[in-house]
Amino acid sequence: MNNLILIGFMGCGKTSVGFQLAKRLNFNFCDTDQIIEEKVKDTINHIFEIKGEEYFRKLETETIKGLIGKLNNTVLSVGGGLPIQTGNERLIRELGCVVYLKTSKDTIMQRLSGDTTRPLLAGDQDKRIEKLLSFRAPIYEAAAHLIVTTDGRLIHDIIDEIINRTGVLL
Ligand SMILES: Nc1ncnc2c1ncn2[C@@H]1O[C@H](COP(=O)(O)OP(=O)(O)OP(=O)(O)O)[C@@H](O)[C@H]1O
Ligand SMILES: O=C(O)C1=C[C@@H](O)[C@@H](O)[C@H](O)C1
Ligand SMILES: [Mg+2]
Repeated sequence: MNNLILIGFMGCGKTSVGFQLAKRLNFNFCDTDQIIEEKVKDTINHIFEIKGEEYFRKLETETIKGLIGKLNNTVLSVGGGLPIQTGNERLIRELGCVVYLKTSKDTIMQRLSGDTTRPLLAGDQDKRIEKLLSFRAPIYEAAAHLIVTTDGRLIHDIIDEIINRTGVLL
């Protein structure tokens, strides 16, 4: 098994870093949000709106369970809330080396300003990010084999650190 699993808060860069990291390593890339959208042929926003968060969390757990034993040479980026559900942190650690893209509230706010594709941040985005991030940050840290900070850093620099520290090319 040779997989990298990217976790972290919305806007930390899991999808953008993951896609480019996979290209650089000549690995496959997948993203649980994209797998779910393809599977149910709907957007995350619309799934939340019509079926609610609990239903979406079940889809996430089903998706991650379905990947066990099936991934190799893959960078997998997982939805921001997936590692928060009890039991999922064990499943992602089974899949590969878990990398937490640690990002401050201020950076997340800058990156997601004006973005309406994240249903959990609708309304007072600032307060929601603060509350969710302070609850989730210790869970991300505990789930991770490796923590890489992303504030003020270019994507290629983050990718270099992940490659150097995981020794994934060796
Ligand atoms: N290191 C970075 N420097 C500057 N901008 C970045 C960086 N990483 C990501 N971004 C930008 O931040 C935004 C959010 O990134 P991305 O969609 O990759 O986050 P995510 O972790 O996948 O979020 P989600 O959990 O909601 O899927 C994008 O516009 C992306 O281009
Ligand atoms: O942090 C979260 O709970 C979420 C993050 C996104 O990746 C999506 O999975 C969805 O918008 C929920
Ligand atoms: Mg993403």
